[in-house]
Amino acid sequence: MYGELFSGVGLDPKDAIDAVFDEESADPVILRNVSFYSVCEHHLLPFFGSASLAYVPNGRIAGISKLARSLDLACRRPQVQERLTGQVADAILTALTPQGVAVELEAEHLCMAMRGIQKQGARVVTTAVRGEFPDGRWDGNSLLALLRRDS
Ligand SMILES: Nc1nc2c(ncn2[C@@H]2O[C@H](COP(=O)(O)OP(=O)(O)OP(=O)(O)O)[C@@H](O)[C@H]2O)c(=O)[nH]1
Repeated sequence: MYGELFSGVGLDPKDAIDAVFDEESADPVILRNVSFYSVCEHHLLPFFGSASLAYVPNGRIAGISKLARSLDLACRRPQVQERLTGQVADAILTALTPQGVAVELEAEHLCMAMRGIQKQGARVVTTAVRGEFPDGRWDGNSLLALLRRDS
């Protein structure tokens, strides 16, 4: 079982983005409400929730499932939520060289719920924004706002 939970150790989340298509669109692509499960490296207890990802293409788009595959690969390591968020953003940035990318994760950590401080239902929200947004139509804040619009 631990082999499965930690199967992302030694792998690169960008390599999961292995379907990339040339496409001239420069309009944002958003993938919302992607469930994820990872394991906190301090207590080896799960944290889990949903992820939303958005990027502004720069000549290339990803096969949409590959973004979720990249997230899953990064989840399958001992993690902290902040690092996980940044690793997914970096993977998209490296694989697609988009104009920019934003990632937001919202999760409950069992190390805070079932032991220790015992705060059930507390949600941790982390964001990561990468890229230069060269055409000026979007920036990190506007991409994050778009990402959150329906949530
Ligand atoms: N960007 C984008 N990707 C799409 C769309 N429709 C399908 N895809 C993606 O196209 C990709 C095709 O990749 P393949 O590896 O050939 O397909 P697959 O083996 O079914 O991939 P998985 O779904 O990851 O199992 C997948 O990532 C699909 O999710 C779309 O409208 N836009």
